[in-house]
Amino acid sequence: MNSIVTASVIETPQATAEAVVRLVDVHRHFGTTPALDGVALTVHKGEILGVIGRSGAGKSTLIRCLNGLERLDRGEIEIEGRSIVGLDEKELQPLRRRVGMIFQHFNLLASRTVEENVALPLKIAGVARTERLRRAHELLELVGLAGKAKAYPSSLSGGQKQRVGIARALAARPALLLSDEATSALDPETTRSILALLKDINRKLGLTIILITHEMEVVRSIADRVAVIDAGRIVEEGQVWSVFADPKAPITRSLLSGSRPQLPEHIAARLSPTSGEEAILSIDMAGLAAQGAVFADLSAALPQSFRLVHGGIDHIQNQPVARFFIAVPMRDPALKDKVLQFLKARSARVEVLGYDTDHV
Ligand SMILES: Nc1ncnc2c1ncn2[C@@H]1O[C@H](COP(=O)(O)OP(=O)(O)OP(=O)(O)O)[C@@H](O)[C@H]1O
Repeated sequence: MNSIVTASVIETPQATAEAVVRLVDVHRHFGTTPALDGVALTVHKGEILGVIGRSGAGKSTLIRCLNGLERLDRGEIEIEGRSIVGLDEKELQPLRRRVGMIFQHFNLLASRTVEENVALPLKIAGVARTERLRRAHELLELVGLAGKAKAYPSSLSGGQKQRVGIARALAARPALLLSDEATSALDPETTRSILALLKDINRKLGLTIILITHEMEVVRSIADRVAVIDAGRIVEEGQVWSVFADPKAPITRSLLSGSRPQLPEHIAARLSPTSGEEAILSIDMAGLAAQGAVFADLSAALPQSFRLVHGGIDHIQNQPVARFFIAVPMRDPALKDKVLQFLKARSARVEVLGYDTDHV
């Protein structure tokens, strides 16, 4: 298969930054179930890594390993260059202060006010009351909840509760924020506002974030890089735009199906694998090739016209990523080969999906 994203269009600022998290050959099995099966991952300072997978893929086990809550069968995990493998509870305490965590169900204490919830990690760390309340107010300002310091969690909306969760996770100035399905319980609009807040904090504080999710839209909106996990293995990894443009693993394609144009079902249903009036082609392009002029050029280069069936151009991490479906008439079978040749020469990935037997 030709690759449509071989030319690196954008630089990765993280490439030279220090590693905040490093996993090497991490294994954790439960009986015969490989929850993590040789996971290797590096997350650099200031980077947002999305880890995506279906239910049971190993995401929670990964989070528990990063927190030191789960022992490894084999492998190495380093946070800020220090191994966390084999540490006892006492030795893990300073590590846990370097790792903030936000949860799907917020995990706030109902009997404590917002400011007390935010200050709690500092209380546990032995920080004096005046200092921890000062820090709590600073963080509530950062997350847009300055007026809610004395409120109780029960009086807050889901989005506000998650903002408190974020403020609490930042209280001890962690190097890493782990987000475990932090927006899964929120409506789409609130999800967008929480993701925008996380991105804002990432930029302002240079905070490294690992986002665990089962939703590609979450990854797409704020992650720099994505790692796809399936049956305990990282099956695909790369910059978000390049994985969206050219997903390789079947699981990645499946997870992306709601986020990329798909051939309309009524057309897919009537495709013949061998013959028909029109060949239906899928075309994936990224970067310069995806900017639109390619179809005008293709038209000009052909003796007969083709039909645009479906598709569009998206922009991910400021990169154009295009996916189109076209119908090429089969009266002259050489036409299809010309189209394939033309598009492949422009770094597009083209597949003949089948032949439309019933186009009117
Ligand atoms: N404590 C445990 N005992 C036995 N099996 C476990 C345990 N924890 C996880 N597993 C198994 O390991 C695999 C990975 O589970 P994990 O919870 O990490 O997946 P996940 O991707 O977080 O799923 P979900 O999105 O549903 O939370 C699953 O098959 C699960 O049943």
